[in-house]
Amino acid sequence: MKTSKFADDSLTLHTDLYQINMAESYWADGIHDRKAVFELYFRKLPFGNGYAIFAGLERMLDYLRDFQFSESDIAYLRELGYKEDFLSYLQTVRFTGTVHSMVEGELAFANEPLVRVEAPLVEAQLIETAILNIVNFQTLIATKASRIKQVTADEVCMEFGSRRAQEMDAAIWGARAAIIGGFASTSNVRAGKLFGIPTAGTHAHALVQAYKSDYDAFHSYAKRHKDCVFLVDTYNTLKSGVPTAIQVAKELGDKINFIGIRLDSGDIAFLSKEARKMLDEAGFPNAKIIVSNDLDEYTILNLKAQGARVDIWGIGTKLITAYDQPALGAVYKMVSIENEHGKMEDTIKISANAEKVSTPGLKNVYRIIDKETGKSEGDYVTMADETPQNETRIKMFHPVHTFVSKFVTNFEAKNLHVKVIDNGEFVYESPSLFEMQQYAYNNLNVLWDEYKRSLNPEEYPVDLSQKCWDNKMRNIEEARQMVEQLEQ
Ligand SMILES: Nc1ncnc2c1ncn2[C@@H]1O[C@H](COP(=O)(O)OP(=O)(O)OP(=O)(O)O)[C@@H](O)[C@H]1O
Ligand SMILES: O=P(O)(O)OC[C@H]1O[C@H](OP(=O)(O)OP(=O)(O)O)[C@H](O)[C@@H]1O
Ligand SMILES: O=C(O)c1cccnc1
Repeated sequence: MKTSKFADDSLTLHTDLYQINMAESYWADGIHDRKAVFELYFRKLPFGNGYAIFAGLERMLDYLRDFQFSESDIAYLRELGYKEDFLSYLQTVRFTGTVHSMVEGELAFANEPLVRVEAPLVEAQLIETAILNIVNFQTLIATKASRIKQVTADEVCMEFGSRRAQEMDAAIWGARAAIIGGFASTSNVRAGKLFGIPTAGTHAHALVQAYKSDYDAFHSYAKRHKDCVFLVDTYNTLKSGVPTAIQVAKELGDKINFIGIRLDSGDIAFLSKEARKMLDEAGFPNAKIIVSNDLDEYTILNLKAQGARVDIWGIGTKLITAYDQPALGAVYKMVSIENEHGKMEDTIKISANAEKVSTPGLKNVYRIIDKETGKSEGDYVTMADETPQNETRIKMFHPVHTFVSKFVTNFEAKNLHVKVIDNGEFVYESPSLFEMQQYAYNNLNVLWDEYKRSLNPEEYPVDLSQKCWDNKMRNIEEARQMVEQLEQ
């Protein structure tokens, strides 16, 4: 088989150059093996949505399992000028840390740890770029897909985005994320092969153009394909496309499974209503109307308000490119590091913007679910040694506006982190993508509706425990004193 000029034998160099440069400093100073804790989180929900759907764990684990500089990686680093002693060391590096993570399909919110990495400093540092890359993209697309699903409700959504995705990797990993967010299928055949997800599709205008008539194209398609969806808008939707689809379906009867038609241009509300009438009158009340053409949650909501008669939505560009917000800004910050005496010390990143000040220390995050309503009261970030699941009453307060607080009783505290790697041992088995989808769906039932509306949702509380808050204040004060001493 022909090999691609761009095939690579490792993903380990999928990192920013500065990570390798920092790794070299750590190694040269002998601090590379100090234990460090990093957390991955975002500060703002994407699309103005009320929640995000966490995705990307399975690929992250795959990447970490294979984390090892290949010979060609080392040869390339040699070309860049790195010295032999450091290169020999890099050849020995593997991922040996412990990772806790949300599982895919978990609801995630701003300023809570999605992933927590405890590892020798050099390892935790080198993996930053790749794991942010994976989680940022897949979480973004799963969230966009979920937003779209919120408006399409029980109607089926098909993912059609490959041709418009930001290159090939984005097409397939985006297709995967779309399934987690609630989509039923992808048009990308490689995504189907790699992830075992359903592939589905219709046909393009080219087919009709090639046969020069709707009639010949539909007949020809039906010769080789039992399941038929005919694209009806190449010449004239209501005068040619729909009547011809009906004619061919009648002529072929049981020889085909006439699933329906696809509309891809014009006034979708009007055309879908007219097409529905024509299909019903012709005796095809079960024929589906599939639509596509630059759709997203806004156009779909609007089309529904106009009474569009659509059974299946085909969605490409605006989903796969996260058109209205092309990046999720998750960051990866150090929260604790071992000192020269072998003791863990918390670290903080100060910012003039209160919301950007990191929350130091090894932490957990819990979802506090009211036992009576079954609904979530908010997420609760604690220090790792706290056990809210054993408490009967907790105080939750806003991490910035601390005067906003509440006491909660009669709750279940669900730990949102699962240990996925234990000292280099991979201990987590990913469920299937449809299990992840179902998990996301079940999680959404725990949210009050006001957090789920696509426009101006209420802000879901992500609160700190008292201990976490006190620790943060202590760290801020220490940082302040350190700067003051420097100023003197
Ligand atoms: N009834 C409708 N209300 C609101 N938006 C609609 C309606 N019908 C279609 N749209 C959306 O309008 C957008 C633009 O459609 P437009 O009419 O420009 O393209 P088109 O008819 O597909 O033309 P072309 O033949 O060039 O593809 C698309 O995003 C489409 O989904
Ligand atoms: O509109 P999107 O949400 O991005 O969905 C994918 C689009 O890709 C196809 O169009 P294209 O014009 O590329 O090819 P076609 O000839 O099959 O219509 C398809 O008809 C959809 O309109
Ligand atoms: O199968 C389809 O109808 C399809 C696939 C990709 C893009 N647009 C449509």
